Amino acid sequence: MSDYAIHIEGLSVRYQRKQALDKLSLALEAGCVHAVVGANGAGKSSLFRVLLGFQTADAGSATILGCDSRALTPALRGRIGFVNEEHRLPGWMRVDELTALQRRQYQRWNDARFDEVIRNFNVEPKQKVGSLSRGERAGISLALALAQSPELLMLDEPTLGLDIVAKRAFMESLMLANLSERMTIVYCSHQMDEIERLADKLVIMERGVLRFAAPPHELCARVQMWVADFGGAVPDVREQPGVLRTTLIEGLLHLTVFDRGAAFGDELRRLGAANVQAMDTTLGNAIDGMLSRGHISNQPLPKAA
Ligand SMILES: Nc1ncnc2c1ncn2[C@@H]1O[C@H](COP(=O)(O)OP(=O)(O)OP(=O)(O)O)[C@@H](O)[C@H]1O
Repeated sequence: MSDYAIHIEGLSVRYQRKQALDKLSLALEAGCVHAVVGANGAGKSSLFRVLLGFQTADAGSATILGCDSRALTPALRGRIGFVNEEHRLPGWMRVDELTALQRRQYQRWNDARFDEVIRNFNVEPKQKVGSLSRGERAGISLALALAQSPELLMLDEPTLGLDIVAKRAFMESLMLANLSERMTIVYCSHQMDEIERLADKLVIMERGVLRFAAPPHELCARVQMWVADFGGAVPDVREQPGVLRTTLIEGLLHLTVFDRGAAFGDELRRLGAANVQAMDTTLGNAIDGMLSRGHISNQPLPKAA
């Protein structure tokens, strides 16, 4: 088998005036947890839809477990688990009926795994799926996907709207399953705590373009926080190379900076800072910085017509 579970080359998706994916190229190693992050509208769900063959790209190609995503066979689909925020399940079926249906469908079905996950959620076998709460539906979606023993598990915002306890149960079930049976997981989330707990590799997308793909510790090593005291006359440093984000807090300028190293302190002094201090960053802050730079809220306002 290839070392890569997913291989994407020059993938583009356009909806009318919006370029959701823009010549995206990316290779995701097998056996790792890949966290895909990006601001709202970065193209994450579009990417998932193309990879799973639910949508056709305008250009480029994607292979998933070695197969062209436009031609996924039922056998190949059986090797891929998918959980998304909607947890769309047939509401008219009972939980035990749905489980039996899935058990028949998947050759590598694992009852013990299903039971292990579902016991974390208050789900009655005779209950109608449509009557389950959002968290319970998330639980059953995950239990079904994991019991399928997939080689590749794709999760698109799976914990959206869950309470803190349901979220924890979901994450623990996922991590436990991944420990005993190392899968390739592609996990798309806006929840930094989940990213920090899970990710072996981080993929940062910005408006359909790949901005960063490497282990999280590499991002933390390349992003630095600086605090500079300009004594009142704070210069506009937003256009300095590497500056991702600036905030003024009680007269001190806080900066998040990419790939500038210790020399950035000299530059701040040259610009007039009396005191500068560098600090390590958390993964959450580093990602926040990366997403801030290209965020729509930082773009100049369109000129009035
Ligand atoms: N069916 C559609 N028709 C028109 N535009 C669309 C359609 N689907 C997505 N888009 C646009 O394409 C861009 C990418 O959307 P997508 O849902 O892939 O982003 P995302 O990263 O998953 O966003 P979020 O984090 O908000 O879920 C967005 O600007 C969105 O408005």
